[in-house]
Amino acid sequence: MDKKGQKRQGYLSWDEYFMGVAMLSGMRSKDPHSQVGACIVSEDNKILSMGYNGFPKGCSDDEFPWGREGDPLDTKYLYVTHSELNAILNYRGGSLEGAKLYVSLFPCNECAKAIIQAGIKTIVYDCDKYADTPSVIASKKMLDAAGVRYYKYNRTDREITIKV
Ligand SMILES: O=c1ccn([C@H]2C[C@H](O)[C@@H](COP(=O)(O)O)O2)c(=O)[nH]1
Ligand SMILES: [Zn+2]
Repeated sequence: MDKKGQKRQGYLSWDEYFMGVAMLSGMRSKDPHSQVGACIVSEDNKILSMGYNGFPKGCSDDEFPWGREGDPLDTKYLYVTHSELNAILNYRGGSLEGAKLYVSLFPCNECAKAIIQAGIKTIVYDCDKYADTPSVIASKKMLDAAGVRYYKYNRTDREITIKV
């Protein structure tokens, strides 16, 4: 059949688009072990905000520690702002009530609290590598109690290459 006058095939689905944006955002992270990206989307599929894991403003990426082990004060964990929280805090438009969150790593318990309190109602996540940790178990308990829906992103085989 003649395809003239018909729409292009093979375009990105909404989930591919928003998870792709979340992953692109994660590529800004300086964390050498886990780069996490988040993208918040309105109920009518408009991008509202983005974030990635990194140190707060004024806390130099070259001076604060990126290590994972040893004295807690010498690891990243006490200092890094998580991608989801950054995306929530980056939003300048008012309410996030009813919004969706696309995130490359399942949110921890602290992010779950912020997500619930911000009114986000749906989470689409990619990796859940810390599923067995108390943090993620607690996160799921709170999300379930608060009626926040979450589902795993269905990876497609699509490779997105962008030359910049
Ligand atoms: O909800 C979350 C949980 C973690 N992160 C960030 C925080 C850290 O920068 C990394 C995790 O580091 P590991 O070396 O894998 O322990 O991920 C986040 O952004 N959101
Ligand atoms: Zn978190």
